[in-house]
Amino acid sequence: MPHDTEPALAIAGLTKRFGDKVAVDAIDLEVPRGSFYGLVGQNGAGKTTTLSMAVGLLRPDGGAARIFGADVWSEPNKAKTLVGVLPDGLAMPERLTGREVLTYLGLLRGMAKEVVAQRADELLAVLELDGAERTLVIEYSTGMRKKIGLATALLHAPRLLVLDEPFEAVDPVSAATIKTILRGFVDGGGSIVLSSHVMALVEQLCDHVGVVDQGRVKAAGPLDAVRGARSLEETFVELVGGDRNTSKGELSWLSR
Ligand SMILES: Nc1ncnc2c1ncn2[C@@H]1O[C@H](COP(=O)(O)OP(=O)(O)OP(=O)(O)O)[C@@H](O)[C@H]1O
Repeated sequence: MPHDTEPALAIAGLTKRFGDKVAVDAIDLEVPRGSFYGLVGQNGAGKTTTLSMAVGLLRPDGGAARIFGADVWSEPNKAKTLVGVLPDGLAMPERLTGREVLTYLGLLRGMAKEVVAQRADELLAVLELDGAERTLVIEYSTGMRKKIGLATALLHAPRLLVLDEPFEAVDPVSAATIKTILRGFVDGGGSIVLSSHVMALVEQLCDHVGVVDQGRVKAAGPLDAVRGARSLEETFVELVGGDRNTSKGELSWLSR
């Protein structure tokens, strides 16, 4: 069992370059166990790259990531048992139905057939994917793909969920269901880190936040400590440089 005092996720000095571009620049982050952690940043800030390296989907150029103390590269089996991942642009077996995807991944993870069947039933019902039992993943809408991706992340009852934009393209009713599932997961002792562009959502759900800008951490910690007396949106815009916003003189040709 992982050591009781280790954080759910500890990232130290993670770095990734794509050609000349430093996408993630020696990032340190700690997701305390039991926390609901929101990672925010502009398009291209480095959130997906960081999370992909943190769960062992992308090999870093430097640094390390530990899940409840298990190093994702030197102890991948241990780390991967403890984490459920919803990656960005999830690659799925497209010619399977949602149930077949869950069955396939459950059995691949060594879960008992009956347990997979029962959990798949519940997940498909709760996420309202049971109506799409006969639909192949290739025919799924973007929101449905997010939901089946979330189901695959939850299936083995991990202790940490790492979710890249879990609410993107999801309708409000499904979003409310997902929020309830995620809150229940944290209330039951689980830990979550999710990325999002929606500050209101992060404020509503998360108790910790990390602000990433141009591959670096600008601020991180408990939500109230990061935002102070302001809204997270105000804090975010100030931290990542309001001066990069469109100035009045630009796009003047749009005015009549
Ligand atoms: N496979 C890749 N090859 C080249 N550059 C990449 C690759 N993946 C990411 N990048 C670059 O790395 C930087 C960080 O990208 P990343 O996808 O991590 O940002 P993000 O914060 O998740 O953005 P978004 O909010 O738009 O999803 C960007 O400049 C991006 O163009």
